[in-house]
Parts: sequence; C-alpha cells; structure tokens
Amino acid sequence: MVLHSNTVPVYVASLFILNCVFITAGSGLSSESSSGLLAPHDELYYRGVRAYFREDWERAAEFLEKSISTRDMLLRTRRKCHDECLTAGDDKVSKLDTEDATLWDLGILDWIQVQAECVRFCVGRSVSPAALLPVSSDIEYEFGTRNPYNYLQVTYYRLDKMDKAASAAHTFFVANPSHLEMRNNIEKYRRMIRVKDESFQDREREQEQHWEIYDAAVLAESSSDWVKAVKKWKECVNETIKQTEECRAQCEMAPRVLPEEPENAHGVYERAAAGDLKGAVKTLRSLLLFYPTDSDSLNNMELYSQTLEGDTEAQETGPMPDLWTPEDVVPESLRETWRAEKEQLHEKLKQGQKVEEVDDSGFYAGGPIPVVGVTITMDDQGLNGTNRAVLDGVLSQSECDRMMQLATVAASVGDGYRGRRSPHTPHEKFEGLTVLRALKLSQDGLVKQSDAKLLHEIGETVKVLMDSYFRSHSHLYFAYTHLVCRSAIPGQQEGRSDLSHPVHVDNCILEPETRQCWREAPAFTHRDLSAVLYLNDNFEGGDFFFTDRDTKTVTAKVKPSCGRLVGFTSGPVNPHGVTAVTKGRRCALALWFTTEKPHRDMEREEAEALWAADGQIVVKEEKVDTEKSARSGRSQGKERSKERERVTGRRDEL
Ligand SMILES: O=C(O)CCC(=O)C(=O)O
Ligand SMILES: [Fe+2]
Repeated sequence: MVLHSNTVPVYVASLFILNCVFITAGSGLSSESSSGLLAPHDELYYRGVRAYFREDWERAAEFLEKSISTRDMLLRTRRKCHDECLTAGDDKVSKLDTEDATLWDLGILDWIQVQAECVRFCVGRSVSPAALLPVSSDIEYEFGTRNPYNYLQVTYYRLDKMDKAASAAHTFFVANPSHLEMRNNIEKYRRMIRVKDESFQDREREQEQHWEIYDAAVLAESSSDWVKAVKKWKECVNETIKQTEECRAQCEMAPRVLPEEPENAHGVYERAAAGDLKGAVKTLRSLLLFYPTDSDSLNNMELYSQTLEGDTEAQETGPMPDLWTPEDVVPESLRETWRAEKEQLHEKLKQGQKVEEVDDSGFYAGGPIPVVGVTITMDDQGLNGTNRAVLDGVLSQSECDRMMQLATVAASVGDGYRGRRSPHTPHEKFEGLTVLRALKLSQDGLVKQSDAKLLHEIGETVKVLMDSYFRSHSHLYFAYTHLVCRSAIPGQQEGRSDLSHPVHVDNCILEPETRQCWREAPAFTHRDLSAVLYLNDNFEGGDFFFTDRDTKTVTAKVKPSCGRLVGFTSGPVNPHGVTAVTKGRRCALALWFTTEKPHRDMEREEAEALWAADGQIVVKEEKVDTEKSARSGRSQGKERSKERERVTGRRDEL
C-alpha cells in the first residue's frame, strides 16, 4: 500500500529549513512553556514537520498534535478574553454623548485602546510572549487548509495506528476533496477490516456545524417535513451567527455600533464655517467611510465639492473611480469624471478583447467524428465562439434511461457527492456519482453492475469524440468524471433570480471587470477540455449557455436532451453557466480531460483495476500515442502551475 503523500508543500519544507536556524534543537517543547503559558503553535508545528522528515514518527505525532491543540487553546483564549472585555472602556463611550463634540474621534480612539489593552492583558495571562506574536500567513494557510492532518495521516500510518490515520485522512480530505492521493488512501483505509467506521471522523467538525445543519434543513425541506425544516433553519441561522461572531472575535474588537455622531458633523460645519472647505471635505470623506449612505454627509459633500470645483488639489483627493463603488455614493460633481474614466476603461477593454480572444490552448476544433450515429449539430460558428461544439446521438434513449435510473438509485442509497451541500444554489439539490462509487455500490449489490460499467464506457466514448474533434498534439487523460443531477426544490422557486451554475471558466478564475482569467487555485488549472453529456429534457430551466468574458453577454445557448454532448476547451474563451432548474431533475455526465498525466483521474484507474482484478476486462490498456508524444512538446515545454506539488485546499468543481 502506497500511502506516502507526495504532496508535502514545498514551501513548508523551505520554511522549516529556515526555521531550523532559529530553533535550538531538542529543548523539549510542550504545548505549555516552562512558565505554564501557551507555547507558539507555529514552532510546535515546525518541530513536528522536522521530526516527520527525520522519520521520527513518535515525535512527529507528538508535536503535530500539540501544534493543533495549542492553536485551538489559543483561539479559545482569545474568544474568552474578547467576551471578558466586552464592557471595558464603556465609561468613555457614555461620556461621548455629553462632552465637547470636537473630541469625539479622540474619545472613540481612547475607548478602542482601553478595549485592546484589556484583551492584550487578558490573553497575556495565558499565552507566552512568543505565542502572542502573529504567525506568518504561510502557517495560517497550512492550518486553514488542514495540512497538519496530511502529515499526521502518514505519521500514524507509519506508527501503525490505523484508526488515527484514517481520522486524520478524513479530516484533511473534507477540506481538500480533490486530493487524489488522499482519496485513494481513504478508500484503502475503508477496506481495512481493523479500521472502524467511526474512525472516519472530521476532527475539525465543530467549525463546520452550521453546514451540517444547513444540509439537514435542505433535506427536511425536500422531504416536505416543514416542522423539522423550520427548526433546522433556525438552528442554522443561530449557528452561523455564532460562527461569524467567533470569527470576528479572533480578529477584531467587539462589533459595536459607534455612538451616534451628530457632534462629528459639527467638526465638518465648524471647518466649513471657518472657510476650510477642503478640511471639511476631508472630514466628510472619513465619515462616509463609516456611514456611506448618510444623506446629510452626501449632500454636504456634493455642496462643498461643487464650491471647490476647479480646485484640482481638492478634486484629486476625491474617490478614485473604480468598478465597484456604488454610483450613488459618489458625489455628483465627481460622477462625471468617474463615468468618463469608466467608459475609457471599457473602451480599452473592448479594444483588448479582440487580441485576448485567441485560444492558445493548443486544441483546434474541427476534427473528424469517429463514432457511428454521432453528428455535429453546432460548431464554432453556430455557437458564436472558439473551440466549442454540440454533438448529438452520443447515447440512445435506453442508455439515457439506464443512467437516469442509476442516478436515482445511487442518490437514494447515499449521496455520492462528498461535499453533500448544494454548492451553487440553495434552490436546488445537487447529487453526484463517480465511476468508482458506482462500482462500489454495484459490489454491495445496490446498483446493477452493468449500469456501473455503462457509466464507465460512456466516458470512454466521450473521450474518443473529444480527442478526435478537438485536435491537438498532446495525449489526453481523464481528469474527473461524475454523473450529476440538479433537482429543483419544490416551494423554493418563487421569485428566484439566481442560476443553477453561475458563469465560470473551468480552468481559471474569471474576473469579468478586467476580463482577466487567473490560472490559479482554487480553479482546476490542469483541465484542458470540458464535456457535458445530457441525459434528459423533462425538467424546466437548466439551459446551458456560453457568455462573453463579461459573464453577461450570452453568446450561445444549448438545450439539454438525451445524448446531446456539449464540448469545449476549458479556458477563458469559454465562460459558461446553467440557468436555474425550476422544476424536475436535470442529469448529465460531466467530464474533464487533461493533457497532464500526473493529473489523470486516479479514482477511475482504481475502478478499472478493481474490475480487472475481478477478471472483468472493462477497458483497453491506456495506449500511449507515440505519434502524439513524439510531436508533443506542448505539455513538456509549457510552463505549468506547480500546484500539484502542494496541498492547495481546492474543491472539486461541481
Ligand atoms: O451541467 C452543465 O450543463 C454544465 C456544468 C458545468 O459547467 C460544470 O460543472 O463546470
Ligand atoms: Fe463548467
């Protein structure tokens, strides 16, 4: 069993090397320092990582666990102190209503300082000075993506503590569901008789409870259990508020409504009355930061700005035009400049558009269709874009029916989709099923084995079609496949204005304002070709559509129907989305392909291996296309992201 994760973050390794310079070896740090105060959790973590690389598994487990529990204690301490200091400095606030208005700002500052002092003193009673220092953003990232559990999984495996290893693997996987190695490891732990079912527990579950309650509420609604739904929604709101407060408590002072500040306005009037209009404008700007919709301030701002018109210095300090400030917050006198700048920007973008819309993916639509009965319904021209196609006749009606049936049965025996949530909209239920999961269900006798195999075979056909139609010099691998259904939740459709799947690009993060698409996590940067094969049309809504990079201009629409395949390159030339499914259930097989072998779908291969071990030949061996490999150079030469080298915390796109 190959368990060792080869995804140890490179930068952690280098940080840890750096850190060795500062840490004196072997001083036996515990979660508490000799003074009984909490030790710095980042230092404990580095020690754990060092021990891990030395393969000193006992020490690695000890320090990694201590770093997790110490961080936890630190967060709790901060929370406790935050609560204890809620009323500190209140006497300063009460004075503000009566005292000289011009000192309002100083009074507030004083109050904030008293509170900050209180928290600092309180935390300092339990935490060592070193642990009071902020940790680096890399360490925050490590804990945020649950990477300590990645190390712990291997560590416990090496220590032959399989239950703990399974628990660490599960905890890590919840935050990193696209991590293929961990997915494989979990499958292996599941097959180990000595690993108990209860071991697959999320150790960080406490922070995720609002999501669990949310799922329960959605489930209660979809089964029309209204009493339970109401109860769960209430719980969900309360838990979410609790989590939000918790989060705030960790990073800021108590969220308080600032005392009413009519006096503050005096500062403005006084300055204005004294002829200091520029000063008045400055003060107003500060006020508007806190009260952006205060009509008096906005009116005064406009008045003073008009008076100052022509005074370039004063104008320069006006709000910078941007694409996100709501227009009504910008004073009228500045709106003209703002609009002009905005238009200029759009003009620039328009000009840039022609240059940008070249697809440099290395795929060229228009190759032959090597499957009998499949026809091209729409090509680039019909779809108004580049590297897009709609093919029909990929499945027969009976094949669609079998896949629909598989989706229904598999979904009713347990949600095949790991994340369990409705990821894109609360108005729809989302279910997914992978080939491996279908195989497992068939082994348990819950679905027909022939249907699980058909799911696999259909993927092979789609790959042949995509590989042939979108010509390239590179070899193509499956990256991820799932059978996915979106069902309208009855009673949740009234007044709905959202999409079933918001407009997105499959392999980069699209920024519509600038039309840039960032090929970086959490996007699935390795995806090169996307395909969606539809299974039915007996639902309302659910149209697939392509847009321009602005995500608003729809350039083509595709109505799903049995055996219809929409295929396209996964990059920025093909932003797309799905309109709301307002009635019924819409099912499709979604597939992504990659030219990068390390990103191939290991789960699919595992399913194939299991079938093969059973003596059932399901697919041919992966043929290496020597002609393509020889000509390739694209995948070797092209600079690719190195994300696979590290745990990124990305989620599978749904
Ligand atoms: O279901 C569809 O039509 C498209 C889904 C999609 O774009 C995606 O899953 O990335
Ligand atoms: Fe997509």
